[in-house]
Amino acid sequence: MTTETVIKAENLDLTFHTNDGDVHALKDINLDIQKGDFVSFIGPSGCGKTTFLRTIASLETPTAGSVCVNGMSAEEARKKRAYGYVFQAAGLYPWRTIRGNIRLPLEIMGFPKKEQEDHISKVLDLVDLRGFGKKYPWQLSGGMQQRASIARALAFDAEILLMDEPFGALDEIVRDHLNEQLLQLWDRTNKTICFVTHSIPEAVYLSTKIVVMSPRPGRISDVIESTLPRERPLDIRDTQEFLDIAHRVREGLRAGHAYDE
Ligand SMILES: Nc1ncnc2c1ncn2[C@@H]1O[C@H](COP(=O)(O)OP(=O)(O)OP(=O)(O)O)[C@@H](O)[C@H]1O
Repeated sequence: MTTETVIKAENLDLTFHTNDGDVHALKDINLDIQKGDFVSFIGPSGCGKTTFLRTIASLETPTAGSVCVNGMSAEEARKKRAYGYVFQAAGLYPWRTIRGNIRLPLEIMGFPKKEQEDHISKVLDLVDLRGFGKKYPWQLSGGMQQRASIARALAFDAEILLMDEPFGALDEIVRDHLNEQLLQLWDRTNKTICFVTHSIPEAVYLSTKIVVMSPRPGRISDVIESTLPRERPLDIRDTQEFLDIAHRVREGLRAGHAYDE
């Protein structure tokens, strides 16, 4: 099988200059992400997960080193709409219906009307929200709102999906369900997904590659290639293989903390 690198970070360093002094958020980040990978970033609060995602999306500028997306600079890739971004909060506009919210990026990008409606119907199907397009966000549960926000990020068919702790605020049962749905969606669309999480089981369940980060300054302490099969029923979490990977993630997180002391 041939692999194609879609995101490449080389010697990436990022320092924020603030009134209280410098914050060294990312140090020496080197990472290759292949097309179709599902990559989770896990690490303690403040280790730079969001900053790294925002750098891939060209919302932050590295102090040194580079990030390439689809062979372009992150900035060029942003202009070409190479990715959809899903935030921790669904961030839907309350005065727009679900269809209206998903239509917004398509309007901004100047898609013809007919195409807009076709895209909206397609992504509503993908996230299992057919029939809810005319509802307003407040008429949907938190999990459904988060699915609508994923649909909005998918609407213009970007190949890369950047997701910053999209299910962090949801209860465990809803989160399990959304994890299953997200895996199915990934399998059907073959998108490349970068996913930030604090949850070890979530990272292990979803990912083909788990990037463990450690804080001050944010570095990669381990990259784990998952050996789990692509098809993953929820009860795979009870298998020894799953527990072994989770153990390695935990060890990576511990090692990062020890460095701190
Ligand atoms: N715009 C900014 N200006 C100054 N410092 C910042 C800025 N954004 C982030 N930081 C700092 O950079 C470090 C990394 O932050 P970041 O939000 O990327 O971490 P994180 O791993 O995503 O944390 P969390 O898990 O809590 O979301 C933190 O120390 C944070 O305070």
